[in-house]
Amino acid sequence: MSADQPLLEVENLTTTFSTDNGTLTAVDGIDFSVDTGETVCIVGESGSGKTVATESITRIINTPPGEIEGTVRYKGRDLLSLPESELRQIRGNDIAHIFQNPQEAMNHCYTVGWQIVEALQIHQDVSDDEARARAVDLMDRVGIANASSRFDDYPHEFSGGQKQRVMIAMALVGDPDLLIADEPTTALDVTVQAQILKLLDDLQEEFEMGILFVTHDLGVVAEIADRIVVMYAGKVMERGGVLDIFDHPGHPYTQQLLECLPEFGGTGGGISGTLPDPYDPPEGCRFAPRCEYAEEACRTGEQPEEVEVAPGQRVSCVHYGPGGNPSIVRNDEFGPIDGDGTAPTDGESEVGPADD
Ligand SMILES: Nc1ncnc2c1ncn2[C@@H]1O[C@H](COP(=O)(O)OP(=O)(O)OP(=O)(O)O)[C@@H](O)[C@H]1O
Ligand code: NI
Repeated sequence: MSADQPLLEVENLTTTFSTDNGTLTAVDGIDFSVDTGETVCIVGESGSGKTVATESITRIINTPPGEIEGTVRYKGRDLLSLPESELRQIRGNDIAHIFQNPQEAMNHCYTVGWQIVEALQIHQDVSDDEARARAVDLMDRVGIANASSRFDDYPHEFSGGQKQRVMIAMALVGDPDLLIADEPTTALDVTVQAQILKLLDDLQEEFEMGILFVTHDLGVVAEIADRIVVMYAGKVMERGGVLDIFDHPGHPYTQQLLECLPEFGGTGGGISGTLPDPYDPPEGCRFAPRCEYAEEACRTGEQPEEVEVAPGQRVSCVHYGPGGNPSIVRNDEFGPIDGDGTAPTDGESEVGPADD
């Protein structure tokens, strides 16, 4: 892997499902990347395609009914063209997943310790004694107190937060370089959630992992993200560094998500309206039917090309594109783009003042 190559590079990823009602497009031609040691958060409302996008990376979704197209390069290797046997080597060893509900992912009939041992022995040829010692060590590292005496306890003897810690221990058995975490703290209460996020942060440094984190909770994003990818109805609406997105969100969808947060005077509830029908998405910008700034140009053609509005921050919105006027969608609640009230221009696109 060369120094400037991302750890994970996803290009034009499209995932569809054949169902009795026709073909549903869950993820529609999206790009994103994760660098070594960084945390990228995919955010968006329920049904946006976050889970399908991340589960397409290691093809853990069933195909059929799913069909995955595009390119997924991990350390330069195209995962989507690998045979299942090679992909199995990568899952768990190089790329590990953790999920929202540790309850479902565990086997209730076996002790927690042996489940970690089993995960270890799937990937590595180690003796029972050695595997047991390493499992205890991993339990210790993920913050299970008295790990060696908890080894023989069953899942029901662990709290929700402890179960998620065990799942994280199981994810670490293969010393992964990329951890994909899908709403890992959503089922936990706020205090435990904060502890698990702190744990992931510590482990990221210790294991030098890239983390791809899926959440609908922008509060969580603020805690852990380096970069954010905002998804809506299978498309990327906006992306950028966490500080930029929180300070000066460009897309009306991102702005509305942020305005729901208590820090911005919101109630913590969702934004009004519902996602479009994934069997028959609208033309133009996917968000246009719910967007107060939508004009005719927003309702025709494809999802707008992403426009860079600040270094590393790109927005897919007609108002930032050629001939558009970003001041229409700028919002006094947030800071001006680029600090001086203007979006950078590249000489070709006619991006006007970003804020006034
Ligand atoms: N196996 C499947 N068969 C058919 N449709 C599916 C399947 N899995 C997901 N979908 C559909 O794909 C779309 C995206 O779902 P996905 O689970 O990725 O959303 P999400 O952003 O992760 O939402 P949430 O926040 O609720 O987890 C939804 O319309 C969903 O119903
Ligand atoms: Ni999901």
